[in-house]
Amino acid sequence: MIEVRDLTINIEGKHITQHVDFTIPRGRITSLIGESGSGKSMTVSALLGMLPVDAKVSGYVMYEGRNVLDASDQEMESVRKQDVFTIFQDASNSFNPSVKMGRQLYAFSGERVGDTIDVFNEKMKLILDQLGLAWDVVEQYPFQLSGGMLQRCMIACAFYVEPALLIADEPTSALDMVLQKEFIQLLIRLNEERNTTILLITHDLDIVAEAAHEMAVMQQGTIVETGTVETVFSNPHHAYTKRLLESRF
Ligand SMILES: Nc1ncnc2c1ncn2[C@@H]1O[C@H](COP(=O)(O)OP(=O)(O)OP(=O)(O)O)[C@@H](O)[C@H]1O
Repeated sequence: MIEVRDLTINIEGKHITQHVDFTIPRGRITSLIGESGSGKSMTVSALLGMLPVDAKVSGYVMYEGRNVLDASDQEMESVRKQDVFTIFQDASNSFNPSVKMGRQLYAFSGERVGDTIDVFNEKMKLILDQLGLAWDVVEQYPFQLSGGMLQRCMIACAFYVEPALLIADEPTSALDMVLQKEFIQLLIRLNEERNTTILLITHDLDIVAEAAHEMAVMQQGTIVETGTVETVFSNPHHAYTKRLLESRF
């Protein structure tokens, strides 16, 4: 679905990524894993056409047969709006604290796909119910909900929108272990029930093991290993991947 080839990003003479190569196959959960500062978020910014203005970028990010690095800002905005749904580490930053959740959930989902409020109410009620959330969250303000609840609300919107690609950038880093597990189960459900392609960015191998089908390991701006999770876990080739796996126990 998305092929990243030879992606090199340079900011103020510093290599942020170099010759990055990996694929996000349709209908699969692909994890981009690496330590802090290895270039995961910058790679995602390149995919979304949201690199800092002073970034120099070369290579290819092929999506639907074209290189999105050549797309105009307008074209990328339309791809972001129509095809991609993004969930970040801290959902509270995604919501306006002074607006009730109902209006914001509508903006993230029903309004985005052109549904009326009535259609949204009916459809979202069902989704919240399926995800174990009560409908009365729509009457609450974001600060009245926990981080875990807010992340669930975000994923409820993803269930609603059924995006071509869901990007989850460290979505569980701010959650405790129980909520982490619950959130990962919801991601897996989204993939299995709606066949949603997911790019999961994390530094946590346990999450990769639980959720992902494919993985790409990033170190200091380069991809050092790619493969199915099964293959990489059972037979890692690169010294960094081996170290990562050893540190898991
Ligand atoms: N706006 C920016 N301008 C210049 N350099 C930046 C900018 N944002 C990030 N960097 C640098 O790019 C490198 C890669 O950062 P990036 O955020 O992509 O790493 P990451 O793997 O996502 O880390 P983390 O897991 O901590 O989010 C780091 O050295 C960082 O300091």
